[in-house]
Amino acid sequence: MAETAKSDMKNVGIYEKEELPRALAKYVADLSDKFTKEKGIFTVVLSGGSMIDYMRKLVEPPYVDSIDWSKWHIFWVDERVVPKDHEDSNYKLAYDGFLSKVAIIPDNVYAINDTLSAEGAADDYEARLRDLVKSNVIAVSSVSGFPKFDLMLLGMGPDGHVASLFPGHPLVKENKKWVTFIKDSPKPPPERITFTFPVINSSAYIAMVITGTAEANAVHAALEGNENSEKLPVQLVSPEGELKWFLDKDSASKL
Ligand SMILES: O=C(O)[C@H](O)[C@@H](O)[C@H](O)[C@H](O)COP(=O)(O)O
Repeated sequence: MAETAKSDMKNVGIYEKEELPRALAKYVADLSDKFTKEKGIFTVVLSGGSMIDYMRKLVEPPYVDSIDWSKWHIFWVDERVVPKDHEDSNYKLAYDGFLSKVAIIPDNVYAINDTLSAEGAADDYEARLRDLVKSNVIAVSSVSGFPKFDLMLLGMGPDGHVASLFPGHPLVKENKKWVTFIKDSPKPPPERITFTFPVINSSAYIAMVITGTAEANAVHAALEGNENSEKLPVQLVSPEGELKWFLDKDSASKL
């Protein structure tokens, strides 16, 4: 455990409240440049929760003008099964706080089909990902065979959940599907679709953005281990590529 903890700590940034959005914006903008130059496409996966607010510096100068937004393709690691104009919609959250303020091409924004059931929406989202793999918009991991997104922006709840993968829930172990659904989410609303761990862990880059005292125990478990109990979902985040932590002083207070 000690070794894991040490190697993880190299990629842990602990920031003052105002510094975190600045550091995150620079990180995302640098990756946008890299992937735009390398392959002319940048696939970005968003979360719900407070993540969108932490992306606020990206919609301001210099980034709003320097990023080539036309190369961005936007996905959601999880989405609540509600209409797109509902207060609980992660799409609405991202649209209001981010997507409506930058020049991302509307066709490159992959929201869920909000006319379907949870199961139908998960199947439909997976089918669309498969089409985008065929058309070479989304890469595939040569290691896992699962889709390989360029950047995933993940949040974490106080219980250590990421995406809609909650502690002790069987979905944590799903290893075949790309996208699945949950009807009994402990965090409301109960019906959601979510990427599975094999997809999350095939990512080229993951930014884990975590703030607040309520998250401090789970952050401690993730970075310094809790060998006596079952692993929390956040402890299962282990991408092929790079994992970078963006913490505030509160969430890092038990490290
Ligand atoms: O739809 C959601 O609820 C999420 O995508 C979820 O995984 C979120 O990222 C965490 O619960 C952290 O939420 P906060 O950033 O608000 O703590």
